[in-house]
Amino acid sequence: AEEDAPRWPPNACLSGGEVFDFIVVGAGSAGAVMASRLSEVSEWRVLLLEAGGDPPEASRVPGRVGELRHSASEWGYRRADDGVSARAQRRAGAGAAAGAGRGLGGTSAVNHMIYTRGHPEDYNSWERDGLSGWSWDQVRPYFLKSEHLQDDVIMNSKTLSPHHNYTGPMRVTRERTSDANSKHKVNILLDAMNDIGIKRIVDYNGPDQFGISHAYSTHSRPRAERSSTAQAFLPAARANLHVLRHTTATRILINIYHAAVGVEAVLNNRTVRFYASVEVICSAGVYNSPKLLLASGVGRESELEALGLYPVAELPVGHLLERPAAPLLLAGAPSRHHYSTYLPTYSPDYLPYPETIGFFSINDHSRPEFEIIGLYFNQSSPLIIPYFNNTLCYNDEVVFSILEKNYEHELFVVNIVLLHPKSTGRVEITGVGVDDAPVIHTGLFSDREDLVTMREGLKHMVRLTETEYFKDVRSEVVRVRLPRCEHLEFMSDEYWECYALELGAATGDAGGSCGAGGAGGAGGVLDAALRVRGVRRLRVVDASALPALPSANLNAPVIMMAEKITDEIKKEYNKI
Ligand SMILES: Cc1cc2nc3c(=O)[nH]c(=O)nc-3n(C[C@H](O)[C@H](O)[C@H](O)COP(=O)(O)OP(=O)(O)OC[C@H]3O[C@@H](n4cnc5c(N)ncnc54)[C@H](O)[C@@H]3O)c2cc1C
Repeated sequence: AEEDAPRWPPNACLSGGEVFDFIVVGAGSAGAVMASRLSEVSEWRVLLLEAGGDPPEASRVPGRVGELRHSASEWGYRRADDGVSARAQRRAGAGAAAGAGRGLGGTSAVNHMIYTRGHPEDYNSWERDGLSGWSWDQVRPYFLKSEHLQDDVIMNSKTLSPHHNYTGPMRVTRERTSDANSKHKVNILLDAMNDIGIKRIVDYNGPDQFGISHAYSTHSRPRAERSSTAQAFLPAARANLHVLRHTTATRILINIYHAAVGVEAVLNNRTVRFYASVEVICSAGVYNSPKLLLASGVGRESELEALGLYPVAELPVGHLLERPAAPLLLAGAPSRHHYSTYLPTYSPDYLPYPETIGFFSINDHSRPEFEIIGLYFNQSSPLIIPYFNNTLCYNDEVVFSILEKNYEHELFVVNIVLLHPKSTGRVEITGVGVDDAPVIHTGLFSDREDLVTMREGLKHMVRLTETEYFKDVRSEVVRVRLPRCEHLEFMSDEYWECYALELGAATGDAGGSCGAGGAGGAGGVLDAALRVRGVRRLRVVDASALPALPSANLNAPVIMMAEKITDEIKKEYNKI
């Protein structure tokens, strides 16, 4: 019966011209939360516009990122080829895929489901840089508000329990593989990390983020079903919440008094208009929110002029914060069992999934410099292609060399993420039509300091080979086939820099393209309440609004922002 119950809200029946109190554009991590929380006020009529449809069935199952990435639930954007980074990701000259979910739940319906909040210092620095109201103490309740942690160990721990909530709408759990060998090897990896100074902890979302533990993810248990924001926040029906799918907003309507009054959108190949009497909220994501603002005359004047658009507010829209990640591969024990290992346990539905997450620093200890995402692959694992080819999109040479090694050895994969790169990128718009894709310049490694930091992070991880288990099995760093690095001495500084440029790719945790004021160099497009400067009744609430990247994957921080802003709107109108 549960399977038959309506999973998603019905589609609104609208033809254009209707008036609402709020219009939210985009039903992703932020938009679904905004629409859901605003429509808790029964007298507010809320319209949620979404370019895509319902999330596909595959999105319910953890670990299927590789296949979702190439489906209709993705915008299919590509990053501009910068000739510098992600060189081993390119295929036939095309830039690397830039992930962006399309449909209810947005990117939360297609992402890796890692649940991280970041470090208090991230948010305290926003506050210090002029974003009043965003200190850790002020944002923490909003992380908790959305969380529904399903984990007895944490719940029963006096010290850890207060850092979590057990009644919010979004299921969160600590991932643990059910496969006995993988379980054992994940424990070995956690202990080895401890031995190289990255302490083994239980809860990086608890009192101290530094250290490594089992990964937290946004899915339920015991049945592992993804908790996207669509699944968690969008009620199957609510009379005052109108959800319109397959409707792409093309412009925010801004009147001569610089107030947002509605949205123009394409519905069934027809241009229609909807009106908002209170506010328009733009939650179209890191690549589409800047496009919508520019299409509405908000942006740099030179860019607007080039597009033939009338300028409404001159603001630095399009600044992009992205971060690189590069995997280090360690070959572990050659197994005597070989394929027979899979006979009792192999399940075709079990897919590669981050088992461990950690945070560490080499230089700056005020907050983490690196995130570690650890995975384990059995020998001759059927998951190598789904992970390295479909998900990380590496070229055939890279994938074949990994397959070759994995044919005889188990593999430990440690993705090293540079959390706070100095390099910045840009989102550019070449046209404002529905099919005009934004041009995404990641800017990865354009500041040399990032390359040096990444190199040092990789070298730090190599120390794992000196720990007990890895020494016992004579573990070695896998020499992935990278023709451009082959002339360099293996594991020299030059080699690691070359390696980082080849394999270091943007993680998808992109933000800042309509950044809130003052902080982190992201821009000042928005004020501390995420209102667009110079335009009334218009906010941007999504990853693009981030003033700087926190030490976290962005889903939970973006949801936190939406929780906080809806609370503030309700307070402003005396609804709580
Ligand atoms: C491949 C990948 C893996 C990731 N893994 C993780 C992870 O494991 N953990 C984590 O915390 N973070 C992860 N992230 C990052 C995180 O998921 C995103 O930062 C976050 O979901 C962004 O939320 P958002 O609200 O800004 O945008 P989105 O969730 O992308 O929502 C934007 C929505 O707006 C819609 N839209 C866009 N334009 C229009 C328009 N013109 N009209 C109508 N609708 C429109 C889109 O279809 C979409 O539904 C990952 C990102 C990627 C790309």
